[in-house]
Amino acid sequence: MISIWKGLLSPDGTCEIDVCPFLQNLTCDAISRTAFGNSHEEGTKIFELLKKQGNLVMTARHTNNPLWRYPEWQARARQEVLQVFGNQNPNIEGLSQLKIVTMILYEVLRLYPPVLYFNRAIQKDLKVGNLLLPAGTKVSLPIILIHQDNDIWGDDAKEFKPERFAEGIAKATKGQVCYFPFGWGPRICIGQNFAILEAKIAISLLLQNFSFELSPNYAHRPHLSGFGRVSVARCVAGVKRCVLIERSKDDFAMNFEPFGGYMWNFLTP
Ligand code: HEM
Repeated sequence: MISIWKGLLSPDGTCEIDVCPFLQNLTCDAISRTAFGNSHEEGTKIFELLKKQGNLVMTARHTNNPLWRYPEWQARARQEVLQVFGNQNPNIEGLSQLKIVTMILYEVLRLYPPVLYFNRAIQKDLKVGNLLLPAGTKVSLPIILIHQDNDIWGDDAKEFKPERFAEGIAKATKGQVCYFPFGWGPRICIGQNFAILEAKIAISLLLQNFSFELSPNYAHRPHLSGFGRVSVARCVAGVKRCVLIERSKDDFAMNFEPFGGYMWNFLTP
């Protein structure tokens, strides 16, 4: 990717590109090689189909703009990367010393968790606080809503502020379970260290080779994907303190806050 980008530079050493497809290919390639021993190119068809499927369920738009602070954090991250690695390839010891890069990654995963929510089915009747969840109930944990909740993160919850994580996740969350981009408990993501390591390597290499600025043509419009319209409408309306529970085919909603209000269900439109 780096050599392709270098080939695209004009004589003044700059170029305008959409980095997104390249970065998507990079992550697909990393997992293809690691898990299956082949390149992304060979799996292109499958990845294209997955992308198409993702786009089909894409429904809503989201309009906060945290990117105005990127340049500042980009410079800080580059300084750190150059201090740790110089112009050498990243190595495993150095990667664990990258504090600024880690803070940025945590903040990106807070604002833009790739997994928006996950579901659980209650196996046995369960009491949580004042709430009785009968066996068979399905509940969803809306990672994205919890990650952007003003009551937890403050009025600047939607702003990009990696400094929140300056003293680690436990300090940023005040010990509460309110930051879980990789899930939680026994089924926590098995790929989380892989993903963080991969991102740190990619970011380090990119910062060693390029500097980035937003194109004047860029409009910040990240969208939620994988949500049905009804859920998105609820999300936009800010109905987060609502427990929506689906039992078999009957959907019903209850408005109460025993959980701190964070159960949220995915209802099909
Ligand atoms: C930024 C990247 C990633 C994020 C945000 C992420 C997030 C998650 C989340 C939230 C879950 C829990 C789902 C649930 O509890 O229902 C999960 C599970 C899982 N993830 Fe990841 N993941 C990432 C990367 C990866 C990678 C790179 C791999 C493989 C190398 C991977 C493999 C898995 C597997 C196998 C599970 C299921 C674990 C189980 O159910 O026991 N993930 N991931």
